Amino acid sequence: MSTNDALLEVRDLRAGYGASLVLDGLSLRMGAESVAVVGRNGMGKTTLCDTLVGFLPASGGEIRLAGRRVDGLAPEKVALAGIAYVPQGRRLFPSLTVDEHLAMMARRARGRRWTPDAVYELFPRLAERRHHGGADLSGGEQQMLAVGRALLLNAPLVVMDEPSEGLAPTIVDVLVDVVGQLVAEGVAVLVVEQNLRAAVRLANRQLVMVSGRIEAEFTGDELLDRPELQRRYLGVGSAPASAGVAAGSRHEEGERT
Ligand SMILES: Nc1ncnc2c1ncn2[C@@H]1O[C@H](COP(=O)(O)OP(=O)(O)OP(=O)(O)O)[C@@H](O)[C@H]1O
Repeated sequence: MSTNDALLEVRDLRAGYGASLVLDGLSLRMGAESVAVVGRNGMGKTTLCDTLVGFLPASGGEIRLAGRRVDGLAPEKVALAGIAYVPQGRRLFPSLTVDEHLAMMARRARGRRWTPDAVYELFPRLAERRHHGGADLSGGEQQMLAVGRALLLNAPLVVMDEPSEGLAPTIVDVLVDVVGQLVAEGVAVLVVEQNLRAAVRLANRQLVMVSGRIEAEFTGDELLDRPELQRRYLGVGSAPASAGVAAGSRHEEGERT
């Protein structure tokens, strides 16, 4: 891909917390495709997501979306510039209903493709729960709402932080379908995943993060077929990836659909 056709281009990005630098010269580029960022716990994946969307200021380097600098913008401006975010832990409002969550985002949105009705069509289960509060939703329903809310921005890029976390396999299937549909419609999806099996289903390009940088890139098949890569880059032990092993330790908190 040439510089000109990169939708997202991140160059030499630095960011961290106080004196502690977590992203340390991170670079990546992607077009209208799905790309996964995988890596052990604590390598900086969430920090990357938070920096891309403006929650955390970059202390160096640059982030360009379709050629336009977006680093240094407030999160609201980054969203309007075209980066939607599905944060880890979903960050929903316990007292707002599903309808209210979607209406709140729809007011800010500009595009036409994704409306609350289109989100309900995509996730019929959410339509059934539309008058329920965020706190009453199961983990899977919360994740659908977090994804639906992000889609309402009609942004060219959606960043998802650990979207499969805590989801039952059937809900992960739905997520895989949704990401496939988005890419088919020309939307780029950057997904951070702790779970290798989910990551390879969500994206073919697998970027491996080590100590705040993208250190290597593999295809999903390469990672699945080579246990030594899993051990080296993901800290995966003896269990085969096909058994649904998480590329880290914190994952297995049970299914919450
Ligand atoms: N709010 C914070 N303040 C200080 N340090 C933080 C903060 N959030 C994360 N860190 C540190 O930054 C480093 C990277 O964390 P980050 O959450 O980005 O990693 P990660 O790859 O997403 O890992 P995990 O999957 O465990 O969340 C870790 O050393 C972490 O302890």
